[in-house]
Amino acid sequence: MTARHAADLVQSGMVVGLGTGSTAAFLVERLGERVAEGLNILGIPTSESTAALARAVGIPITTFADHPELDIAIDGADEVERGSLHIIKGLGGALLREKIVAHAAKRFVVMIDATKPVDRLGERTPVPVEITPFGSECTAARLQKLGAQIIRPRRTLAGEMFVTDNGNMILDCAFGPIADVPALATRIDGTVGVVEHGLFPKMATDVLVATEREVEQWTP
Ligand SMILES: O=C[C@H](O)[C@H](O)[C@H](O)COP(=O)(O)O
Repeated sequence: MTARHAADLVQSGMVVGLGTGSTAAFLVERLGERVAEGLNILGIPTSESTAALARAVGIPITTFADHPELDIAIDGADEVERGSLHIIKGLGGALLREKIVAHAAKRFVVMIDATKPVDRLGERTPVPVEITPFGSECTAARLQKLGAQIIRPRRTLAGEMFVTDNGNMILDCAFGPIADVPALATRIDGTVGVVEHGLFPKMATDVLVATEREVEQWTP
């Protein structure tokens, strides 16, 4: 439902950031239908899986070299804090490219269902942190000093180490409810060995929330 609503925000001529995850997949499929009906857009995917889906449904792909600024980026999320609209993303492992795409977009639209809003960010979801495999044990120790109570290296369903599209690994860091999201984001940013993390403070311009009967639109 949110995907259809979000797809309606896209107009011909736009360069569109295409998110990753199950919700974003619905969006990409809907945009593919609209492209088949004549919508003229270019997409920048946030993962290899989204790139493959975009190609399969006929959305033309572009690059930052040709289009460094996007008109809109649309993506899912793992948690959204009511009021502040701070977000956790990255349980699908695509947070680095998602953040780069979101930062490059004039408008960043996030689609969630009613299970994702929380009163305090971090109350249910760990913060995924993408780190270099080299020195991962040292990086994990530094993150623990920042207050992460539990740190789990992300694994695949087959039990192997999860490798991101960028060749890195993910540490899922449970901080519990986070009192000051921008401050924690800054401290993780300053941690040697960290490539990027899943805290997206004050980045969404619109959050579309699917409730039982309608789609609510939250703005900062
Ligand atoms: O890395 C994955 C992304 O941040 C997803 O947008 C996020 O995990 C939400 O995914 P889903 O729509 O499948 O719940």
